[in-house]
Order: sequence, then structure tokens, then C-alpha cells
Amino acid sequence: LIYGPGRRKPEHKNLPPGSFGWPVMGETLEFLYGKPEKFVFDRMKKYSRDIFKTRILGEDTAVICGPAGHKFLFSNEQKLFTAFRPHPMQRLFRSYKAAGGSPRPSAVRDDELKTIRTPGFLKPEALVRYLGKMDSITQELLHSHWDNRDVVLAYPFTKSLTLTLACRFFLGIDNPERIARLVGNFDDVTVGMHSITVNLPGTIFYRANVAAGNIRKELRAVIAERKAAISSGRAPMGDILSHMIVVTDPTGKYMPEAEIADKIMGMLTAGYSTVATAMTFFMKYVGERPDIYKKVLDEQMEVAATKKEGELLDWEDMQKMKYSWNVMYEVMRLTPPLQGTFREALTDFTYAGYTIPKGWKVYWTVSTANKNPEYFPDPERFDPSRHDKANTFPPFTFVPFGGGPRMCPGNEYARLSILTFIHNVVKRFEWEVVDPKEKVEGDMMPSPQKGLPIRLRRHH
Ligand code: HEM
Repeated sequence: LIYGPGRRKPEHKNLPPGSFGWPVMGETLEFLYGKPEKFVFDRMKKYSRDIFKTRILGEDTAVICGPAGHKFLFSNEQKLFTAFRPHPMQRLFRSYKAAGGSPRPSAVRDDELKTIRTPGFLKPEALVRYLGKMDSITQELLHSHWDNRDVVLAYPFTKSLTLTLACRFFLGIDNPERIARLVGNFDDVTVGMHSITVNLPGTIFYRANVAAGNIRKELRAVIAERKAAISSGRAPMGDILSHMIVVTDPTGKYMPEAEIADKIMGMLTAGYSTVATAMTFFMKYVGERPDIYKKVLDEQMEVAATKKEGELLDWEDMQKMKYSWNVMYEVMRLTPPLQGTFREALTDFTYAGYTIPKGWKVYWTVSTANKNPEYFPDPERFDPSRHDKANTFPPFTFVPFGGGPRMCPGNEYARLSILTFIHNVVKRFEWEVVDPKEKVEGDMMPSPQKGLPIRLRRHH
């Protein structure tokens, strides 16, 4: 076990209420293996609805709660807080950890942030270029995997689809065998990102570490091929991989290959299972509600009616899919693809009358608000109309992509790929969820235990 003793100092008297749980483990097990909303709700009720302390994943942590907490956090990035990756992530993604002699960790993390955001690969202007191809890949995969089938598994399919899209647009790869190898390994890494870091054969973390090694190897092969193609002038230059290969730092140095591989791995991990989860739970919730299915279908058929035979989706079409996106918001409210993330306090700070010491970790999670009946009456009910303009809730209440300067840079990409999937799937099929009681595992990153079997019926 890597968890050492905490860094609590005796002079910190005004800490938020809460419990550090068990020696060494703290409350890690309750945090990882209980229901996320139960973990925070129980403690908000017992201690404070604004902020409570705990000890999770080896760190003294303040959990900042509710819309006011989200607002405070998102408005003080790099003033009071910087990003923090929990230990399992630091070990799986080596560049998340400051190597000896490199700048302070927060500088490293900001650098990571810039690589992804600055060149604008994920901005709408750039994404417009991907849309037609996104549509045709989605159609091809639905055709080859779902047409003429009776019962299919939604989750494995959406994972292959989202990784195929990500590999195509971020790496310029479209080799199906390579993508299939990556899917299995990414699954293991995703599960291991929030696990106990015991690196012994048979543990979740061990499997994740092996998988991370396999991905790095595969990506280094991709990088080597791309470098060769760039030097012979045959390479596509519009994707993130080519950019990382040719860009230099202020001293004129190229990014080391290992770092490129790690950054790409981080981005694919952030962007692939989240989107697949969102698509899968769309199939579940909408499969159980024919009334909502009908409305989504009507909206998508209106879009389809404006297109010529074979014409691919464009930017304007996406803006018309408002009801479908509200349905997706409701899917993400009930089953958030990502619970939340950690920060580190850059300085002592005071919130809701309590003082949090410098160096403590701060955790925010959608779960402190997304099922609170104060904001979402009858919170378990699936009701997309909550997201209508007329029914809006207070700002920072529903933040599936976070907010402020660290808001998910992939949110627009996610919206386009999910809407493209919805368009094509409802246009082709009606479906029924085979086992509505199927268990959902891994609440930090939820997944249906059997992969969500659904029974398809093609429209005539
Ligand atoms: C439905 C899909 C998605 C959801 C719900 C989602 C949600 C989130 C959330 C909640 C965060 C944390 C923000 C914070 O720390 O405050 C985040 C960060 C991030 N997301 Fe997404 N995301 C999705 C898809 C994507 C996609 C498709 C990509 C890549 C193309 C992506 C890349 C990232 C990256 C790189 C970060 C880290 C940003 C940083 O630390 O500054 N995400 N996402």
C-alpha cells in the first residue's frame, strides 16, 4: 500500500467537519465501491451541505458541495486551486507526475492543458470538418454490426464506435485490428484509474498497469510510423498527433515520444469511455420509454427530411437536435459518465466558514447536486423537460462537463458524436432493453454488467 500517514498539521483547527475514516485507507473503500451520490449525500446530511473533510485515495480531501461549491471552485482555478490527479492516475499516466528536476507539478499540468486546448482541435471550427466523416463512420459501423441482427450488446458497440472515431480524428488511424487491441486495454486502464494501487498480479491496478504498457507500446509504433510519414512528406497534418510531433517548446526541443504517447493516452481515456457510457445509457433510458423515443424520432426525422439521399449531417442539422440533446442531458443527470475531479489547494483558503490547508486535495462531484430534490423534483424520474429553457435550475447545479477554465475541452466533440449516433440509431431502429434490471457496476465510471443487451427492430 502506498498510503502513508496524512499531512495534517496540528495548527489547523478550523477544518471542515467530517471523518478521516480508517487508518491508512481512510474512506477510500466507501468512496470507490458505494453509490457515489450516497457517499456525498450521507456526509452532507451528517456534517455540512457546503463542505466536508474525508481521506480518500491516500489524500486528505475536502469535498466541496452543491452549486455554490462548484461556482467557488470553477472561479478560482490557478488562484486557489490547480488540477490534481489521484495516485493511480499518476502512476498509469506517467507524465501526470512531475519528474525529478522538472518544474512544479502544477506547471506540468497546465502544460498538459495547453497542448489539448490551444491548437483548437476540439473547437467547433475544427469539428465542423469532422462531421461528415463522423456520420459516415457511424453509419458504416451500425450497418456492419447491427443491421440484420436481433439481440446486440450496446456497450461494447458504443466503445468500439467511440474509439474508432477518436483514433480516426486524433491519431489519423483507421486500422480495425489496431483499434480492437486498444479497446480491451483502454477498458482496463479506465477501471484502474480509480482503484487501490496494489500492484500485484490479480489486482485491478496490476491489470491497468499492464494495459497502460500495451497502449504505450502501440502508440509508440503509431508515432514512429507517423514520424516516418512526416519526414517523407506523406503525412496528414491536421490531427493532434501530427501537431504534437512537430511542435517545439520555447527552447526549441521536440516533445519526447514517451510524453506524446502518454498525452494521447490521457486524452483517449478521457474522451472515449465517457462518450460510450452516455450513448449506452441513452439506449437504456430511451429503450424503456416509448413516449420519449417517439419524440426523439420525430425530431430526427424532421432533420432527415431536409436532406437528400446519402447527404451527410452538417453543422446546421446539429443545431436542430435540441430535444435529443435535452434527453441526453437527462441521461447524464441520472448516470453521469464522469463523477467529478480533484484539485490541490495552492494556498490555505476559507470556504463556508472553514479553513482548508494548502496542499489538501479538493474534490467536486456532480453527485452533490444532480439528484437533489431541491433542484430536481422527483429526482429518479427520467424527464427531459427539466432541461427546457422554461424549467431552468440555478446556475452550476447541473455541470456534467464541469465549468470555468478547466471545463471539459471535449464537450462539443462529445455532443456532435453523441447526436450523430442518436440520429442514425433512431432512424434505423426501434429497440427494447432485454433486462431492465441489469446491474450497473463501477459507479465512478458506470457500466452495465452484461453490456446492455437490446433487442432491435428495423424500421420498414
Ligand atoms: C459525455 C462525454 C464527456 C463528459 C461527461 C465529460 C466530462 C468531463 C468532466 C466532468 C471533466 C472534469 C472537468 C474538471 O476537472 O473540472 C472533464 C475533463 C476533461 N475531458 Fe471530458 N467529458 C466527456 C468527453 C470528453 C471527450 C470526448 C474528450 C476528448 C476529446 C474529453 C477530454 C477531456 C480532458 C482532456 C479533460 C481534462 C481537462 C483538464 O484537466 O483541464 N472529454 N470531462
